[in-house]
Amino acid sequence: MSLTITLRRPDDWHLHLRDGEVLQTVLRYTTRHFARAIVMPNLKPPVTTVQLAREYRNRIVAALDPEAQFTPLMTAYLCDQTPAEELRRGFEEGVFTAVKLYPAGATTHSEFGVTSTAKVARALESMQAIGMPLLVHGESTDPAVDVFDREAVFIEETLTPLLRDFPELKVVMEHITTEQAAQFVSGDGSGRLGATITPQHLLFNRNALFMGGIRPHYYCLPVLKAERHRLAIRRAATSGDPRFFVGTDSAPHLRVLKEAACGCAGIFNAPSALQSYLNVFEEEGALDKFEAFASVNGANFYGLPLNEGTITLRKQPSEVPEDVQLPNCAAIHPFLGGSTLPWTLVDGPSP
Ligand SMILES: NC(=O)N[C@@H](CC(=O)O)C(=O)O
Ligand SMILES: [Zn+2]
Ligand SMILES: [Zn+2]
Repeated sequence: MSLTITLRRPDDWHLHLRDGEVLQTVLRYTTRHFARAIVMPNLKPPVTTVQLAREYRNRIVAALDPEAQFTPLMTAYLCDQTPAEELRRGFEEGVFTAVKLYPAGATTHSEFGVTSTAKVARALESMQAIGMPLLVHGESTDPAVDVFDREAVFIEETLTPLLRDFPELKVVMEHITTEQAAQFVSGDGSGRLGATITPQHLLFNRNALFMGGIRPHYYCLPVLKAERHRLAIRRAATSGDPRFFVGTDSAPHLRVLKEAACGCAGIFNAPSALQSYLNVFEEEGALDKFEAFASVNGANFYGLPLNEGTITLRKQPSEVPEDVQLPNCAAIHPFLGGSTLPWTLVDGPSP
């Protein structure tokens, strides 16, 4: 009898579902494993208002398979001009769970993002007062900063002053990738700072981008880092520290848009994310810490109840599809597509 592990249903605290046919195609890969997800607002145009978020949530719910048990948790895309009142109203009406801060130009569809913390100070004050979390893509946008240093520079130049100026604001550093970020979060004594970690940053270092040629399907932002950083975030994820939790950053882009002269940043990892995380915890001898990372820490950070159901995975190989097809014949290549994972989902809500 092979090893099995049963855990409380997990949540994904950082997810891109996109819209239209892509949404219809990718949603089931998340709902198969995860009970809830923090849905990122970087659509085109971005989800900046309560009305847009309500409509987007309705489209997600309409795209669910009838038997899926899944709750999308919506976020507001913060712009320099976003009225504090719009965020507060969305939070109080149960539409917005959190606010997403993209430094303008830092990543995919971030062009309407924030140009300086000062511009959004009133919004942040109001969020601090009502306990509404701020989720940050933490990378410097200074073009003079080396691409591998952008997270560390953001921590020094932007995040540290922001946390000082808003001492009660709940903040999640999304998709951390560096030793500096792991240390910054675990060294924080204020109890209002958390961090998500993706499967790709736990599994690969930056060499993966150049294995015998350029590998666009390993390209995401923040970009993969050197081995010492990968080891640091593996230690953080598997440490049992409640400030670290799952956030897959599953970010689908069409294959043709990634395999291009200027390929998009983002990795579609929803089909393999949970098994990938589990594999990391097994390799680190930390299976006993897995449920906290996947199913407890994030909910506690957000002040949400833990999920009731369970899922079971077995130590048994499973294939990741080479491609996921859209109705119009376009394809999305999933993370680890065409390879075999050591774990298989054996019991959970059907996809
Ligand atoms: N992670 C990525 O490389 N891309 C994300 C945006 C983001 O999370 O920064 C996307 O929307 O494609
Ligand atoms: Zn990001
Ligand atoms: Zn993301």
